[in-house]
Amino acid sequence: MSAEQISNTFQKAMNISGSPNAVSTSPTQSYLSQYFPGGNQQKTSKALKPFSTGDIKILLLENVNLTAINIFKNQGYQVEFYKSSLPEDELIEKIKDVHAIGIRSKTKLTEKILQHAKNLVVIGCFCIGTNQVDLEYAAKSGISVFNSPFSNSRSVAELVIAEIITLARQLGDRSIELHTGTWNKVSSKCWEIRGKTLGIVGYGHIGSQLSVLAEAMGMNVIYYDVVMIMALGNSKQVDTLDELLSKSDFVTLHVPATSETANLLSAPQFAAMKDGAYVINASRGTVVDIAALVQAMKSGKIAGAALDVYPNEPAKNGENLFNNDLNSWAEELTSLRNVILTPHIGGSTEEAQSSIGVEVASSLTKYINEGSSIGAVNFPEVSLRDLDLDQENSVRVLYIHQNVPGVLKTVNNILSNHNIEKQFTDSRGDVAYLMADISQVDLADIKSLYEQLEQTPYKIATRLLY
Ligand SMILES: NC(=O)c1ccc[n+]([C@@H]2O[C@H](COP(=O)([O-])OP(=O)(O)OC[C@H]3O[C@@H](n4cnc5c(N)ncnc54)[C@H](O)[C@@H]3O)[C@@H](O)[C@H]2O)c1
Ligand SMILES: O=C(O)[C@H](O)COP(=O)(O)O
Repeated sequence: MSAEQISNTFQKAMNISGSPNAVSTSPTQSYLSQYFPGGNQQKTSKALKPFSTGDIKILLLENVNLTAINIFKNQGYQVEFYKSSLPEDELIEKIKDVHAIGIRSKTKLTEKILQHAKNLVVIGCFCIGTNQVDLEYAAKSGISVFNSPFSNSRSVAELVIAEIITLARQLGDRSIELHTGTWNKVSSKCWEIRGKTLGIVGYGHIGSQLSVLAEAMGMNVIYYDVVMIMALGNSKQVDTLDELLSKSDFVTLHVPATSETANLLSAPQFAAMKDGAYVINASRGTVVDIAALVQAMKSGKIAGAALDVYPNEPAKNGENLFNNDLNSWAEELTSLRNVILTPHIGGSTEEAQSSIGVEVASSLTKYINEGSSIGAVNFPEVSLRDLDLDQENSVRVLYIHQNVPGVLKTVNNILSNHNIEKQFTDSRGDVAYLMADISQVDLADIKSLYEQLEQTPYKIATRLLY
């Protein structure tokens, strides 16, 4: 449903009933409203209240792009916006009330925090990574999570290209020296990148795009990935990480943060690399053992490194990365030469942020207004054509439940009092999601329909759109 359709339908509802929230309008007039008591099944018996888009509350943190704010405001949602992430206690207070939250990579949405999210139905990660969210707990609580899988990939790939040349030519050091007036014209250990080998660990959206750019500059590209992936250009997949490490002049990491990738590069891996190789990490701070990297650089084994991500990153601009006992390597790292440190800016370009804003805000809007979970990262992907608002007394049933036998029989028994126009259901792990458009529903019966569905065993959350 478009925003225009929604606002038109609300307008119609307002004209009829004087309130867009009123349920007891003429049964012959269909309008869009929602029974939407809160998405989290752990919380019981909240007061039922149908509401309009104007009742939807969205909390946006971490300077989510204006494009997203505009999309939400055009829907009539209430938007609360913060430039940074919030301290845990403040986040817990704020999340209690909202239906949707938009974050980037800093905000940790743990089980502890999500337990307080009484009304939350959807989380938008306005970035690629979703490791900051407890995806499983969210799904089991009926909260779907969306991200932007590739809108900033090009920005990261371009940053890495810049870093390869910067490291090869020691540009960071020359610039720092001349900022203090020191003229230091050297060619020793400064290289062209033409003909050098770039080893890409993780050949996904970013790794594969980087591969094309690097080849265009005359580099040989090899890559290692846990799955077999088609090589672009003349690049070649290698069988093991060790093979990649032993052959690469530059090693760059583009894997997600998982238990398998924690400290993927540590002392043994640095030892396996070529003498004088370079390391680049713009993936996640957990992937490189920075203390071991410092030692490998001090010994001369590694000639330079570029880090964009760290194990413990500050919550907002102006804070000191090194004011953290966990970053004990900080002093030694910053005293080394040919080290580029950037504050997690891989995806921070105007182009990427604007397109992420549109993409994620659109996914959230579609989920809130229509129930479509296409593109969700933790949830069964379910969608139907638009609910036919011209068909009298149509209701879209959105029913999230535990994935156990017998649920559909119970639910369809309840729906069978009406005409089921369309139905689609899918499951993912322990969670299943049913979407059904039913007609011939007397609007006076909607509350009872909602309550019957809510009382079914194995229910996680119910919403009715009408
Ligand atoms: N610095 C930034 O600002 C920035 C911006 C965007 C993305 N990222 C991060 O970059 C990483 C990669 O992003 P992407 O979009 O290319 O992801 P992607 O999912 O498209 O690709 C990741 C690849 O890594 C592979 N992989 C997973 N585990 C592996 C392992 N143990 N060894 C080797 N390969 C493995 C996967 O098979 C996949 O091909 C993510 O962690 C993301 O969060 C950082
Ligand atoms: O996961 C991502 O897309 C990157 O790490 C960028 O995160 P950010 O939006 O917090 O800069």
